[in-house]
Amino acid sequence: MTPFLTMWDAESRLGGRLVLDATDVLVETGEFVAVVGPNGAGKSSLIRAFAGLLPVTGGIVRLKGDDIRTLSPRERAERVAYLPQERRIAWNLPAIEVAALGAPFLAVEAAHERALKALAEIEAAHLADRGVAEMSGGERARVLLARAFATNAQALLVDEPIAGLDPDAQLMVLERLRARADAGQAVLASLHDLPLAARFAHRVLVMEHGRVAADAAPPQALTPEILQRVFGLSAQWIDGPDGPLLSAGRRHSPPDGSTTEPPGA
Ligand SMILES: Nc1ncnc2c1ncn2[C@@H]1O[C@H](COP(=O)(O)OP(=O)(O)OP(=O)(O)O)[C@@H](O)[C@H]1O
Repeated sequence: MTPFLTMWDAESRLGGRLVLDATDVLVETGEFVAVVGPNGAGKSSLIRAFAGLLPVTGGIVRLKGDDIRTLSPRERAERVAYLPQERRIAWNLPAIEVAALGAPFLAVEAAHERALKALAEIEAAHLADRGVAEMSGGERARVLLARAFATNAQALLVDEPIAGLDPDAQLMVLERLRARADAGQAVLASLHDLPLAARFAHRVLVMEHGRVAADAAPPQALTPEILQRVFGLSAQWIDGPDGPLLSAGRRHSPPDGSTTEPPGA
């Protein structure tokens, strides 16, 4: 495995606020890394920085060893595919046309072939000819994931890839992402579901206020101490038949340190 996505001491601000703060991240080829953290922790910012959509004002972001600022849009597109958190599609195109947008450098026929293969990979081939404006939110989410898969880029940057999907589709998508990593891609995915992150990712990166609070294999990253400090959860892991299960309750005090008494206390 070789480092593919690297970020050293990165700093970035949005609206005057530090959204990346001395952030170090490394994702190797063949790795599925899950980014977790509370709302606003900086997960999307991290992913957008690797997609070249959020400039860093300090530190450096590299794709396959090259400073992202030195790469042309085409070179970036060959190295990373990006699934945005926003699932809006402006035009009512058939799904196959939307998925084919992931392969803009191919001739139409080859792009359609790639798009169909990507749709089939996430069990959405039956949607190929349907207009995306006439789809459910979860169906549209699958089409956008197929667009990212159709790129054949060396790394996948996917922001909440299972948001809005039914439970079976969530497992299927995570299986596919893991399979792509095992086949040699570098996969960086933001997830809110901690048990699924622990089950499918090789490594979990916990973000808190733009900083990396933990970066390790799932059991070492998602410790009861981290779950309490970062997420405000009183939690422990239990061995389940299909992987780790999280038994969690609210701590009755938000993670910012202020205290809230439980009702009736
Ligand atoms: N366009 C923007 N302008 C100003 N601040 C922004 C903008 N987008 C995001 N932020 C702020 O940047 C911080 C990080 O946001 P980011 O979207 O990276 O968090 P996140 O961890 O992905 O959150 P979520 O789980 O809610 O998607 C938050 O404090 C957010 O309010």
